Amino acid sequence: MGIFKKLGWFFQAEKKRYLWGLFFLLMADLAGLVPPRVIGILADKMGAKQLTLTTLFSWLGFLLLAAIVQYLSRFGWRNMIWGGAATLERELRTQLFSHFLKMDATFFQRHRTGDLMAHATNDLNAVQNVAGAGILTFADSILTGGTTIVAMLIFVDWRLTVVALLPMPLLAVMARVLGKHLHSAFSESQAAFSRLNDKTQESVSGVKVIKTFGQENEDVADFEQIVAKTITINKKVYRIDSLFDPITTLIIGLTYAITIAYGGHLVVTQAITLGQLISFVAYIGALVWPMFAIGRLFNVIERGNASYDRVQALLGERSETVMAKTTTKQPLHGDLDYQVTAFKYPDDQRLALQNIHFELKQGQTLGLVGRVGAGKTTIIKLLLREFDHYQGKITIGGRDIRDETLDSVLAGIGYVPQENFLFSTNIRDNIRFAAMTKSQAEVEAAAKESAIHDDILNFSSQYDTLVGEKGVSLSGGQKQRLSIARAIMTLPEILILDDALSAVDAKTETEILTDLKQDRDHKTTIIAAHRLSSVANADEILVIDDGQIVERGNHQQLLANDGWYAEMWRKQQIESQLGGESRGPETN
Ligand SMILES: Nc1ncnc2c1ncn2[C@@H]1O[C@H](COP(=O)(O)OP(=O)(O)OP(=O)(O)O)[C@@H](O)[C@H]1O
Repeated sequence: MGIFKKLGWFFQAEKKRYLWGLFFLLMADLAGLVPPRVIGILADKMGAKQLTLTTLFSWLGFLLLAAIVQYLSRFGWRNMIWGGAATLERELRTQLFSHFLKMDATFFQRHRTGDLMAHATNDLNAVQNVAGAGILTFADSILTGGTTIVAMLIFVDWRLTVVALLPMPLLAVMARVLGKHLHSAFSESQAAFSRLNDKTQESVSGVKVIKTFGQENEDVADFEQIVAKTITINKKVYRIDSLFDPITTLIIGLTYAITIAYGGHLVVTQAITLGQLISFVAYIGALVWPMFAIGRLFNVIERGNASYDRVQALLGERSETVMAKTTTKQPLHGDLDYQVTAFKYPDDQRLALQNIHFELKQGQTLGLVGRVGAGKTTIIKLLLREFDHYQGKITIGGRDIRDETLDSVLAGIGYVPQENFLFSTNIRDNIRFAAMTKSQAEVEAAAKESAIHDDILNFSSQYDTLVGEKGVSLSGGQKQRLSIARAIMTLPEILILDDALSAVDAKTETEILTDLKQDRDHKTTIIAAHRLSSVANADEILVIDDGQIVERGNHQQLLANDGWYAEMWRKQQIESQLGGESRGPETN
């Protein structure tokens, strides 16, 4: 029952709705007491041969009235209580979704997509059920049970009522014992569902790789293993759950046996009439539903309780992004001063970055090069505030980015990541994703600058062509150029291209970089790349190795230095002359 307390904030906020719901429920239950009583009265009148046509029809009229009240009340409580459940669902979904969007990279590193999806679907459904079916079953079993017992006491006989209800406490004992087991079984079951979701999501996303490497059978075997584990855990839930009904049936059987034995004795001794006994048996019949409902109730409640705890644990996680000292959302602009002495990824002992110090005047371009896994993207991640727990300081225009709101830092940055993501919508909206009010002309200008405009015109629906999961598949190079168009659409103070030109040919790369240089005259650009021609015109180039700067200078200085950069440049020049430039040489 703890879940009702945990959801107290919600029931408090929706008090009016639930009070109306309970009122209608009470009306429906009171109307439900009429038929057994009427049947008893009619039976007695029949026995005494006093039943006239007029009395019969007036009682039937009374039954009809009770049926109408019941019909209208049911309509009322359904609207109120199910409506409440829908409101809770909306509330929790919004909370969870906003929470996901606020969280930092560490959170998403800890929780996999499938697990988060399970929280947002299965767990929320279970909690929502508490506010609908749970409340209904709880209130209805108490109201139906309570009013029926009161009717037994008033219309029949208190001694028979007390004796017949003697087995009832067994129900409470059973509910308590089984409820405890159910809670832990449900927690396990929901966690198993999360793992299953994870596996499904990963396999579906990676289906091309699985097939290419002929790993279908292995993946199916892996999947079956997880399914088998999930089923074993769910069977445990069903086993505990299925104990409720037989025990309830036993208790009901006992109640009937006591009623017939003791009630029969009371009829024989003329303490009650036969009609009253018939009414009493009908009332016991009315108690059957609330008794079974208690079993169902525990299922709903314990499932909801376990899920609510899981959702709350997720909502309780705080982003490690440092709280801003300001509330402004204005984009930061000005010179970039990057002074990071040390950074480690969460749960990793190795230093991912060490002594990365550079200054970039507004309007300058920085190149980041180095072998794979050197730390280029990590340098960018700190600037994007994916992680705040580094030693050192990064300032833009003299303002420490950790003192500013995340919005104001990110509003000034246009980022093209290594892995491009397209949303399931048309090309136009994908380009103006961060600036939906931009006109077609502005979208086209950005597309031209990133050399994707001509490709788009070749698609059947041009800018209306659907992309993403449900649309056409774009080539790697097209995706990259579309992502660049998206990033420059907001006219960012700092544009970051993280290996964003690797899939375009050298000629297109030169076109894009020349256009960007012209258009972004007073704006800063950071280019991380494997192909050194991407950074050759940068004001400063940092060669990164093992999280440290191992060479620095402009292109000419680095060539003169005759280190890794110069060697790689010569190698790439030879490769491009041999015709391999279209794929872009690797620097590993
Ligand atoms: N989230 C993470 N948790 C732990 N280690 C990470 C994480 N992301 C990256 N690393 C590690 O940090 C190091 C630097 O990675 P990073 O992605 O910055 O390299 P990079 O130079 O951008 O490589 P590439 O050129 O292949 O993109 C690598 O050893 C990588 O394994």
